[in-house]
Amino acid sequence: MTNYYYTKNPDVQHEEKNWEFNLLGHEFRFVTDNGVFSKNTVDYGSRVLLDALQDDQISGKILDVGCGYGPIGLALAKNNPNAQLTLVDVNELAMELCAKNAANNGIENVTIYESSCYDNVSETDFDLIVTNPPIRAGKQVVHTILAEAYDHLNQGGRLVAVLQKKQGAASAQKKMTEVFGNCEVIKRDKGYFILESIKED
Ligand SMILES: C[S@@+](CC[C@H](N)C(=O)[O-])C[C@H]1O[C@@H](n2cnc3c(N)ncnc32)[C@H](O)[C@@H]1O
Repeated sequence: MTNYYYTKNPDVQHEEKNWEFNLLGHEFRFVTDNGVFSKNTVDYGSRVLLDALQDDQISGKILDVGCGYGPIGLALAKNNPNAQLTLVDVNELAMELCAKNAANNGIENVTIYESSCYDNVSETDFDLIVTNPPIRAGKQVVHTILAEAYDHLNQGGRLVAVLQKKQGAASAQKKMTEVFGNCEVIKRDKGYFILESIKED
């Protein structure tokens, strides 16, 4: 098994890669490495999630859980300069790359730190939580990320998650409905489902 992207300290031969990618109309330079998810290009699911949020102007607090090298959270930070982003991941190599990517792209409205699920996240007043969850870490981790989002959102805040139909979208939708009492599919593209739940007042 060569893909350790969901572990705390991936034991890999380092091979940094630098590449450019346009997200939400902004040109990014990313550095990635072996041992992080989707190191060669931005994951299609992450792009579909960002497309679903492209027209929203968000000025509050946003959390990206399982941020990897940062494409979702950093694109939202760039596109919503008045928002305050928090990016967390269990993979320390991903955290280092994410911090470099924030600096290299001149993004300052972000806080980046290590956390497994919400273990180190004490704030409970996010307006938006986004996640492309770690399917390979197992259903329990994925469902913890989805379910515990509720406790970290403001009233009226929302959770937006991307899942593939063939990798648990239906069970994720069921879990989100159980916890939030609602869950809508707000976008579908090539088997990727964007699920949204709102913490209702
Ligand atoms: C599908 S990848 C998405 C990465 C990134 N958001 C992107 O769009 O490329 C899922 C991420 O979740 C992270 N992860 C795995 N287990 C985790 C956990 N228990 N808590 C937080 N993040 C975790 C992985 O390290 C990986 O970076």
